[in-house]
This record gives sequence, structure tokens and C-alpha cells, in this order.
Amino acid sequence: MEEIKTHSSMLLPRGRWESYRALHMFHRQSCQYDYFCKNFELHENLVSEEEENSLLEEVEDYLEDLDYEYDHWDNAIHGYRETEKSQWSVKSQAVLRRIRQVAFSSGEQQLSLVHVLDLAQDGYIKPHVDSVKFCGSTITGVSLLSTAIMRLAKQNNPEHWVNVVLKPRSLYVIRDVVRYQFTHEILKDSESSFRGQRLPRARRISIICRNEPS
Ligand SMILES: O=C(O)CCC(=O)C(=O)O
Ligand SMILES: [Fe+2]
Ligand SMILES: [Mn+2]
Repeated sequence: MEEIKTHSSMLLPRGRWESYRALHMFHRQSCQYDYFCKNFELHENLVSEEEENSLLEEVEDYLEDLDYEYDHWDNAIHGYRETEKSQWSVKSQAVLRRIRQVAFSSGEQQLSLVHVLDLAQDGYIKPHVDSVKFCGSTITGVSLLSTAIMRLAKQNNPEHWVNVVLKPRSLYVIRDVVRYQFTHEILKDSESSFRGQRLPRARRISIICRNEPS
């Protein structure tokens, strides 16, 4: 049974952690793992429903020709198709600008290609740390279509993890110590529950921006 923690004891030094949707709701002072709260953000409703629909329409044009991939046993991601996109409609460019403004500081070297990842209803992402060869200190992604649970676990102590509910149209930002010292994963539909409550996961599309490795 998962433990339910109040705000002040959200991040426990031992055992399991579980946070509620918006980590940024928590007073930073009350977070025992101050570095976690400072380096993980969740922004709900960063994208409007209308913007979600137009982003979806635009990425579907690319995705619909691809098959979902399941075959690579050593891949972190199962049941997915993906693209890296550089050309965006004016509407989408405005959303991407907003995402980048929230996640990156001005002057930061960012990857211009945007990663679009379509996770099938039966797809999932195993715990991994993004390659330091291809990605810098910040990973940010907006979730579309379905709620999903992202688990972040201390790499050297996977017992210490936090589940975050990623609602459609929310943006997460993973930075620095959380980016390098925690794995991130997207739970399978069958494992998708939060505080004992089942949160079914359907097909989910994420739109991810990263900065350049230094
Ligand atoms: O779908 C997401 O939000 C995360 C994807 C991811 O972890 C990756 O592509 O490395
Ligand atoms: Fe990743
Ligand atoms: Mn492949």
C-alpha cells in the first residue's frame, strides 16, 4: 500500500515518497530534499485545450505514417513512435516559445529540434537517465491526451522515488541534480495509480525540449 504524505513530510529520507500533482505547490522550506523541489517543476494548464488540439493535429500528420515500435528489448521506451520536428505552425511556435521561456534561461543553448513522442496505450518508458552526450542539464515536456505517472527515482537508491501525476496540458521541467541523479520513467497503464487511486493511462503524446550538452 502506498503511503500518503502530507505536504511537510512529502519527501521522506527513507522509504517511498509520493507527491501530489504540483510539486511547486509545496513550500520549498518544508521539503526535506530541497534540491529535489528546486530542480523539478510542474506547471499545470500551461497549454490551453485549443492549443492542445492544434498541436495534436500538427504532430499527427507526421506520426500517422509510422508504426509503433515494440521490438527492441534494450530500449528504455516500449510501444512508441517518435519524430524530431523543426518546422512548426505559427500557433505551435507560440506554445513552444512559452515552454522554452518557462524551462530555460535566456541565452541558454537549446536544441532546436523538438522531440515528439507518441506512447501507445500499452507503451511505457523504463527508468533511465537521458544521455549526457545528447542532452544538457534541462529536460522539459508537455503531456497531451492522457494523464500519465512519471516516477523519478534516486539512481543510487531507487527505493527513494516520487510519483508525479502528469495531466494533459501540463509541463514538467527536470533540471540539474534531478536530471543527472534521478531516473525518470512513465509507468505502464497497469501500474498507473497514485495514492492508491487508479489513474488509467491511454495513448499519450509528449512534446519535449532540451538544451545542448555543455
Ligand atoms: O515522454 C516524456 O515525457 C519523457 C520521454 C523521455 O524520457 C525520453 O525521451 O527520454
Ligand atoms: Fe528521458
Ligand atoms: Mn527502432
